[in-house]
Formats: sequence, C-alpha cells, structure tokens
Amino acid sequence: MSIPGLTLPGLTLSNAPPPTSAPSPTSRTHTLPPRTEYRFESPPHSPLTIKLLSGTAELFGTELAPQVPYNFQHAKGAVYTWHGCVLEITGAADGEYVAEETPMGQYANLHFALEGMRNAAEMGGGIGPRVCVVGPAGSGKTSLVRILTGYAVKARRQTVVVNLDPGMGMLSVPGTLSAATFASLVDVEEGWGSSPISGPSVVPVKMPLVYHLGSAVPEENARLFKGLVTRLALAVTSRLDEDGDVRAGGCVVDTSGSVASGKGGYELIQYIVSEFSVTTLIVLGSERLYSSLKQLYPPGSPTSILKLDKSGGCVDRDESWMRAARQAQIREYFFGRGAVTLSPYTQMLDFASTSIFRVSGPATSSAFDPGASSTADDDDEYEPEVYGSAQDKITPSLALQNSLLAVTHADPSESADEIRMASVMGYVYVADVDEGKKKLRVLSPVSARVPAKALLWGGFPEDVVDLVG
Ligand SMILES: Nc1ncnc2c1ncn2[C@@H]1O[C@H](COP(=O)(O)OP(=O)(O)OP(=O)(O)O)[C@@H](O)[C@H]1O
Repeated sequence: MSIPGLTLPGLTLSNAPPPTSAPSPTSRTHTLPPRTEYRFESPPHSPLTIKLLSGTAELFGTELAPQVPYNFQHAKGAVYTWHGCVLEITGAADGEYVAEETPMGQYANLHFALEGMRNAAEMGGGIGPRVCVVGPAGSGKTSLVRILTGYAVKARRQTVVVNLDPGMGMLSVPGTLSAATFASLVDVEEGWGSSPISGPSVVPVKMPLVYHLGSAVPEENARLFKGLVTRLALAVTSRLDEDGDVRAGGCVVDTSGSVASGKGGYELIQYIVSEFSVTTLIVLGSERLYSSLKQLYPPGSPTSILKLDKSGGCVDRDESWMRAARQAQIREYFFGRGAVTLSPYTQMLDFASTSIFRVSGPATSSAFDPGASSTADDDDEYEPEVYGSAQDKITPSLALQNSLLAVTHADPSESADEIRMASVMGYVYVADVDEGKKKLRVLSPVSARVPAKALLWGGFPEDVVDLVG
C-alpha cells in the first residue's frame, strides 16, 4: 500500500508476478528512502526495465506490482515511494537519479481534498468534483491527472478522465480529444493503457469517446475545438448525471499547454471551465497564470483555484522527441506493445466505396458556431485561424499514402459540419494507394470491414512512413 488506508483492487488479478529470478549482470539496484523518487529517461531504441524488489512504489499514482518487470522505451518518468523500496533497474538510461524533493505530498493532499468532496457528493446525491488542470507545456499536467486518476481508482472511485490536449492521444492516436471512465487500474507502462479498438490488454480496457481535432494545438482550430469541447462536456455531464457509480467520482480534465499561454485572455480555459462546470481549477508551474485566473475566478465564484508546485522532474521534450513519441503511439495503436502484440487487419477498399473528406479550409456554415457568444471573439489581439470543416469529398490519390483516416460515426450524406463534429469509431492507416486499379490497402486494428461511414483525412498527426513494410 502506498497511501495509508487505501486499497488497490484488481492489481494481483491483472498482473500476476512471474517467478523471481536472479538479477542479470547489467542490472543495478537503487534503495529509495521514504518519500523520494527515482527519475529516469529511457532511450528511444532499448528498453529500461524497472522491477520492484521490496517495499512499495508507484508510477504516476499507479502501484507497481512486486517482482514484475516494467519496460519503458522512449519515456521519461518517476517511480515514487511513500515508505521506501528497493528497485532493480536493467538497461541503459539517458538519465537517472533519485530526487528527495517532490510535490507528491501536495498532490496527495489534493487527492484527499477531492475525496472529501466526493464523500459530500455521495451523501447529498450530487455530482463530485470537476477538476481541470492547466499550466504551460511540460509543467506536469498529464502526470498529475494520471496521479489523481490512479489515487481515485485506489479509493474505489470511478472518475471520468477528459483529454483536451491533442498533442498526444489518450486511449487513441494524437490529434484527438477524448473522454473515458476509469474504474480500473491505469496501465503503468503505456500511460493510459489500451482501448478496446486496439485489441486486448493486460489491464482492463477502457472505452473512450473520441473526436478528431486534427491539429496539435487547440488555437489552430479554436472554433472546432470549442465545438468538440461542448460535445464532450455534454457527454460527460450526462454520464455524471445518469450513472450513480460515476456521479460522486466527478471528472478530471487535462489541457494543452498552449491554452495557458495567455493569448486571448485565457479564453479557451474559460470556455472549458464553463462547459465542464469546473469546480476546482489546478494551476501548475506558472505564477502569472495563477494570478490572472484568480482575477477571473475570485473567491466566492463556483470555481476555486489552487496553485500546485511543478515537479522538478518535469522535463522539456523537443519537437523531434514529441514526433517520435507520436509515431510510437500510432504504432502501438495498431501493433500493440511489449507482451501484447496485436495483429492488425489489412483490407482492400474500392475508391468507389469510400467517402473520404479532406479536413481543410475555413468552416463556412453559420450554423456551426459554438463559440459565437464568447467575449474573446471580439478580442482584436486574438484571431484564431478557423480551419477544419470537412469540406470536400475527395477522390483517393497517392497523397493519402502513409496517413491516418478517422472513421467517423457520420453517414457520408450528412452535412459537412455534422461529419466534422462526429465522434470517431477508430482509425485506419493507408498502406497503399493503387490509382490504376482504384483501390486502397488499409490497415485496421480490428478484423472487420471498414464501415461505409464518412472518413476524415488531413491535418494532424503527420504521416507515419514506415508503419508497414
Ligand atoms: N516527477 C517526474 N520525474 C521525471 N519525469 C517526469 C516527472 N513528472 C513528469 N515527468 C515527465 O515530464 C514530461 C512532461 O510531463 P507532462 O506530460 O505531465 O507535462 P504536461 O504539462 O502535460 O506537458 P504538455 O503540456 O506538453 O502535454 C513527461 O515526459 C513526463 O513523463
């Protein structure tokens, strides 16, 4: 047990420890005193393996099972211990050290405060805390959301996690916005774990609701972003309203660092807070942001603001690191990871039977204007580019090769805006385009025919050139 008084359901069921083996010659051990963490950066091409030999430890809020090797490749992270532990590390690290100063005490206190709100909600039949984490890029927002989710699961809560940072996907590919209820263990190695559309998983899978934003930062597509935020918020709110198991758990929303940059007077943060009726706004790593938001949400407003320390372990990731991480996430979506190897399904599609819509150009419909009443639309300094309408049905060409297509729930006959705003069933990868035979060879994570729905192409994430040989 990492945190006194909490139990971790399901761990032994999903991660049975293998027989203990003698340490390999390349391995080393680290003895961690209580309340310290082992921080590591694993290289892109060889795994760093961490095994808990004794004591208790957790990675971003999820407890490590004893004697189980966890593999990390092209990853940065920290294993924290409340009561002390011994770790066995195997493989080369790009960087590793044990840190004594961490904000984990603050994060645990926040968890207990949220538990208090959840208990009160349970007693009164109301909805639990709606938490939103904001801060600059690399300030540790996603890590904190994972920690809060892991602790909520340990406390036997069900919490809805919402990812509004399209830079990396949650239970999906990059370029998406998504929401999922976490009632079971969060995957230690894989971040958020697997969704059913990408095959079996060692830990229980979560069913995400996914939308295709198709850009890396919300401002590139601010209007569409708002529309999708509204749709996600409606879905999450109705889930919280209707599902008694989830209601008290509330939700935790992760955001993109770009919305904290101050452009437009934090208009997108205000939009998110209002759509999700956020009760608790957590600011990480920026005094300026905290001070500005305090003016927007003074004491007595329904949203309370809390500033927490950024972990000294948070590391900046340059564009080439992020690009490699995105490509790895897409590869895992189709092929799985580590022991869970998936067999994606290849199929041929006739040009005539596909309805592919290019994502580009300004949104034209006046009906699609979810942010029209927003004050910042009048802000002269803030002129977000409005791209993203599903405008033209295209004839497949070589330009599609190596790209992802979002398979939406929309029928091709629906309006351009409905198609653009539709939720996504999953993604297929265009492995080959034969313009002569008018056929596409696509890779799909499930062995079923690609349904005759509207497919979206373009934008972000970038092409993955060597996904299939
Ligand atoms: N305590 C820690 N020790 C080591 N690495 C850490 C620690 N906390 C976070 N990191 C790493 O730092 C990087 C940035 O953290 P994180 O992704 O949580 O930040 P973020 O604010 O969500 O970033 P972005 O806005 O760019 O998505 C990640 O690679 C994460 O794994």
